[in-house]
Amino acid sequence: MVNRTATRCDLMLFGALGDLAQRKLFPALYQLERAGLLAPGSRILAIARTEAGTDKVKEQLLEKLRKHVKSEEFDPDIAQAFLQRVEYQRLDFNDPEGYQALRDWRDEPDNQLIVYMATPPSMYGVIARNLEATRCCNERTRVVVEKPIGHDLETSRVINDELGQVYNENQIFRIDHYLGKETVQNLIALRFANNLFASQWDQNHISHVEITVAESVGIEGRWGYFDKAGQIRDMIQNHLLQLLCLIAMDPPADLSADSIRDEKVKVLKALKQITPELMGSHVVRGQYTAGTSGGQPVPGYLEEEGANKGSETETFVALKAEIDNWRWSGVPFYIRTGKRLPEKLSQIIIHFKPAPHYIFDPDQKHLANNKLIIRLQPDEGMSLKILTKDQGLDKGMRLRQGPLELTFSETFETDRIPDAYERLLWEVMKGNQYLFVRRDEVEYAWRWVDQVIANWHDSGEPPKRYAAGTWGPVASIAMITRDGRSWYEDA
Ligand SMILES: NC(=O)C1=CN([C@@H]2O[C@H](COP(=O)(O)OP(=O)(O)OC[C@H]3O[C@@H](n4cnc5c(N)ncnc54)[C@H](OP(=O)(O)O)[C@@H]3O)[C@@H](O)[C@H]2O)C=CC1
Ligand SMILES: O=C1O[C@H](COP(=O)(O)O)[C@@H](O)[C@H](O)[C@H]1O
Repeated sequence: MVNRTATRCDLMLFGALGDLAQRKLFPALYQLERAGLLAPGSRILAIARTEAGTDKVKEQLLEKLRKHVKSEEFDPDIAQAFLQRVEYQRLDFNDPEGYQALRDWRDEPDNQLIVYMATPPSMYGVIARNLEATRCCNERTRVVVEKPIGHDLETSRVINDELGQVYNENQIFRIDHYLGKETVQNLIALRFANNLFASQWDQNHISHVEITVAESVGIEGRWGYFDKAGQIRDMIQNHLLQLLCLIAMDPPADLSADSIRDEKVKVLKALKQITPELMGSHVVRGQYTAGTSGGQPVPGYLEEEGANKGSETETFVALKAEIDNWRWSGVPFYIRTGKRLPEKLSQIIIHFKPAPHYIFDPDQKHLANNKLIIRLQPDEGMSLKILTKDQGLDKGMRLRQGPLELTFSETFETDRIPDAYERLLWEVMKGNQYLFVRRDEVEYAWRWVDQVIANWHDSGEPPKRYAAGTWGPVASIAMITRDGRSWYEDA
């Protein structure tokens, strides 16, 4: 049952001066304030290691809000009202003594407590244990943790065990911010509210699926983190596999968190192993070299600030994933994601099979399959490419492919689409877990990704180079072309 109201809460934000908190979390909380969704009396304790007073931190927060909130959405009065809720506490997360100050801050211990760990994952266990030892949390506490949960299956289990020693699974909200994106949630509505699609969603009607998550940015000064992760851990293990699950899962019995998560887990379990023999045909990894972005020259990955010149970390991955189950047997899911690609673009293309018997001009046969294009960002919406007769007396029965178009901002006159973190924070406040990832999902995703990484290491093959501003190594085009297909390009 969906709970539509949030009660007054105390939010402890660990890592409050870090990049995620300043760039995403505080702006999202500001937007909740602006929308009137922060219950009266809700308070925020910003916690970090820097020595500073609350006033100084608030000044810094105000400056960051001005920077990261669109100017037309920034209202100084709302910002002030929001900052009234904030206090700052200096703390070294490893110092058990320091947690007494957090306990003291909890003047109404019956208020809902939300603990947001915007910290390196290695801190999750320490923070959880110290909060428990100081009796800051109880069985009603909700704890929010960021991806990546671990570096592989083994380390993710350690982190999950540490959290599990203090919290029950129904208290843990594992963030995958893609699940908070408007169009990602729309995948559930699209698939299960429209019988038109629900009845066509299988290997009888779909030939293949493409998922592209392209970024134009590089690693944005995050070498220390990114070089250890690479694109497969940073994006495929979480965001891309979540998208694949939402496209491929069977209908859940209802909208409850566990019904949805049970179905996603079944997909992850059914992912076919990419064995060493399949690596050549199913996986391409790349690393960008110097090139251009938005018309400006940009350095290659190995020239980024702090770079280790010998790094073989991948910044691009293309994969052909297959799902060994009744619904998807024989339907490849081509997935690609990379940094420094020509544009920021996330989209899913469902390629439907052609009609069983073709009666039109043989030269146009290549046109004869419907496509559903789901645009996650930018320009959120959907487009269904359908075939019609070309207009005009001289055209006979020549075919033309045209779109049935649904652009959310235009069709529904939506004035703004909330950022993923706004929605996710709001769902945490209401206690809804359906947009968060359950432990077994994280672990099955790691299990699949780990074997691909192990095969890379065994092969000793370096990533293929691609110039910044291009669509990745040519091998990723060859991967799909070998199957007689191509990556979708809007004509
Ligand atoms: N930034 C992003 O866009 C995204 C981040 N994430 C995840 O979010 C989490 C936070 O990332 P991000 O904000 O980028 O990281 P940052 O390093 O910018 O922030 C982490 C914060 O934690 C603080 N911290 C670390 N150790 C301690 C300690 N022992 N005691 C007190 N403070 C400590 C750091 O303080 P100090 O500065 O003093 O070291 C820093 O303020 C990570 O798990 C990351 O993987 C996930 C998706 C996107
Ligand atoms: O989690 C991450 O996501 C961002 C991309 O997110 P988006 O919402 O801008 O599409 C990515 O840049 C970052 O490396 C990764 O950690």
